[in-house]
Amino acid sequence: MSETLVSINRLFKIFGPGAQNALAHLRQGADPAQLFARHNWSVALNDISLTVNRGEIFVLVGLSGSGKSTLLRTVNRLIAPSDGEIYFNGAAMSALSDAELIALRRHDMSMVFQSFALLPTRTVLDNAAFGLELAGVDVRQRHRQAMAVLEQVGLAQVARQLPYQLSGGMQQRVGLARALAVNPTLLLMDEAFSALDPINRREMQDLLLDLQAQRQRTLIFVTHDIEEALRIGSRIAIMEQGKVIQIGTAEEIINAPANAYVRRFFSGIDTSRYVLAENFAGAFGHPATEGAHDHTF
Ligand SMILES: Nc1ncnc2c1ncn2[C@@H]1O[C@H](COP(=O)(O)OP(=O)(O)OP(=O)(O)O)[C@@H](O)[C@H]1O
Repeated sequence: MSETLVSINRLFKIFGPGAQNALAHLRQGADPAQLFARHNWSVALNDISLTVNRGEIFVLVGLSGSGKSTLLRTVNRLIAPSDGEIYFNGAAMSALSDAELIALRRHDMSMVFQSFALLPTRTVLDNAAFGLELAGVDVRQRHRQAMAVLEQVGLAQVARQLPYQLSGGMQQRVGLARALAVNPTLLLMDEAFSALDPINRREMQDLLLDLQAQRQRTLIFVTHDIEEALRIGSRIAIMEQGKVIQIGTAEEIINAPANAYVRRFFSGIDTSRYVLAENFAGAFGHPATEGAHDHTF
């Protein structure tokens, strides 16, 4: 039986003035497009409930504007929801004080961004150690921990270099190392590999799966690339216009897409390898991806 780490319960997020009024309209069945046209209310999350289990890579996938990033950012409360609740380790996020939230983000929930967000004047080692520095870990200890993680991601050789001396793929490894160094309970990754070229992107996906095979972490991973989702996701949630349309393993979604929107994601890609790979490798194994191409929509 899987153990729940994150539980999202009837979550709404509406951007724009007077979100509470928008909620009342939504509950009476108003069309979000009309609410935007009439009141400039943007319904980013529209009644979302789901759970993320310990040890899984939970992927959020959907078209641009479907609400993926907003949902990810409500998990660590960089964005406060308009309504609903998120439970982390059984505790309601809305009940945390600002200080508790900051501590939680530093110790329990790390985030990796598309833009790498490295500090340009600090070495790779100090960048990897930055989360530990914020968490108050002393310099020798944080360098020891950061070095161990740099070894895991294959960057020990460049620990004394500055970020600009590295390729984009290597810079994103530093971003990942920084997130992993604090040994978080939950890793939030927002289009983390989307700025990389296809080869580096594939390498980062492989690295993530290798790290996961060594030690299962819990990840929520946002992407708009369905092949990336199929390749790395233990389970995938497909989002459309602020709603979760379907949740399942790659195989479940491929075998029984919930609607035409979901089916559209698979047009032009060879889904058979993901179904077969799932049978061979199990939830955390490497899918066979020989000849797979990037399919971004
Ligand atoms: N700060 C904001 N103010 C107003 N509207 C916003 C804000 N942030 C997001 N939105 C709107 O909320 C909706 C969901 O946006 P979100 O960025 O979560 O989608 P996404 O699926 O992550 O898209 P992308 O792949 O383009 O990043 C969009 O309609 C967007 O315009």
